Amino acid sequence: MVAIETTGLTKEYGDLTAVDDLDLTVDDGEVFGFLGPNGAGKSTTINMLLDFARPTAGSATVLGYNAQAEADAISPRVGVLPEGFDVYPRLSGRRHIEFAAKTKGAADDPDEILERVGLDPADAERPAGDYSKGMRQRLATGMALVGDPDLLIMDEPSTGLDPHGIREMQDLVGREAERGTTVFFSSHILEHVEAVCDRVGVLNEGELVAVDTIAGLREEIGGGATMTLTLADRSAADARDLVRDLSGITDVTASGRTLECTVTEPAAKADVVTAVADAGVSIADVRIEEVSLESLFTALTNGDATENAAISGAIEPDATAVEPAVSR
Ligand SMILES: Nc1ncnc2c1ncn2[C@@H]1O[C@H](COP(=O)(O)OP(=O)(O)OP(=O)(O)O)[C@@H](O)[C@H]1O
Repeated sequence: MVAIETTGLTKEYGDLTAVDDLDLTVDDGEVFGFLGPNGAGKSTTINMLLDFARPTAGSATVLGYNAQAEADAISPRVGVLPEGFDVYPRLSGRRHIEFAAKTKGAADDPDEILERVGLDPADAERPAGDYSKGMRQRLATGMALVGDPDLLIMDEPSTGLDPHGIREMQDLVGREAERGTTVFFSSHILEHVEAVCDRVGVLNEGELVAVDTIAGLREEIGGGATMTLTLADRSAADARDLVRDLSGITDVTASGRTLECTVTEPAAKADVVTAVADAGVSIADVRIEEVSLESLFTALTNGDATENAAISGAIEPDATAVEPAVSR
């Protein structure tokens, strides 16, 4: 089954086209990364999937239901971690989960949810206003998980988290995916989605500019990995001819004992090592540098990623988009 499908989905705000003719399919059980620089239209798309915003044109289905006409059938089966969610400061973590369960009419055990998101029982009794950013995100995710949703929508869940918090968030997404939940994970930081996503869609200025696996995107952009061999006791110029004609290898250069080449097919790395070693040339070291994710993202979004990464909090979303995680 298809979890999310949009057809020509478009949202205009006056002269501004926030989402432009979006055709996107997310399969059931998939972890899908929805990437784009700030202002690309990610939240607007999510708001239309949740019927917080109405499309100007086009349509969307979520879990097989029309996102606008059948929103009531969708909401009980979707868990949402909205961008900019904040806690009710005086309520304990546990009370947040209980509140979410009551609102959704779900019979979840709050302790089980708290354990799943890694909030320990003592912390669960404390007022959530005292929580760190990472704990708030875990709590908000716990609220989104109430009712065992088939689809989890996370809008910029890694915002403001330190590297440890980001890893925790990624682990949590991985665990939910293992339970069979489809995860739609929006982010403006490619590295944050790479570890967990099966596929990514890249949005730029409202338009979908790529949909693929990260490996597929790397291949599409070209360039490949750079492989550097340091030879133990021979000039690299002697070894250059050994690898120059191998399939999947380009741009072979030799300097001193360093042989450098570009690898366009992953399997060619082993061929390089084998060709050099079989000729009796000892290798002292091998280094491989993949195409940087940042450069990949910048290439896809025409440089806007770097520029926009420095800008934060400039978006005025629909007022309804900052509802607590429980409401949908
Ligand atoms: N309610 C609104 N009224 C007018 N313009 C809006 C509204 N909501 C969003 N926009 C505009 O639509 C564009 C897309 O915004 P959106 O919030 O969807 O981007 P985003 O990709 O989610 O960005 P971010 O990563 O910063 O959350 C932006 O130019 C934004 O200013």
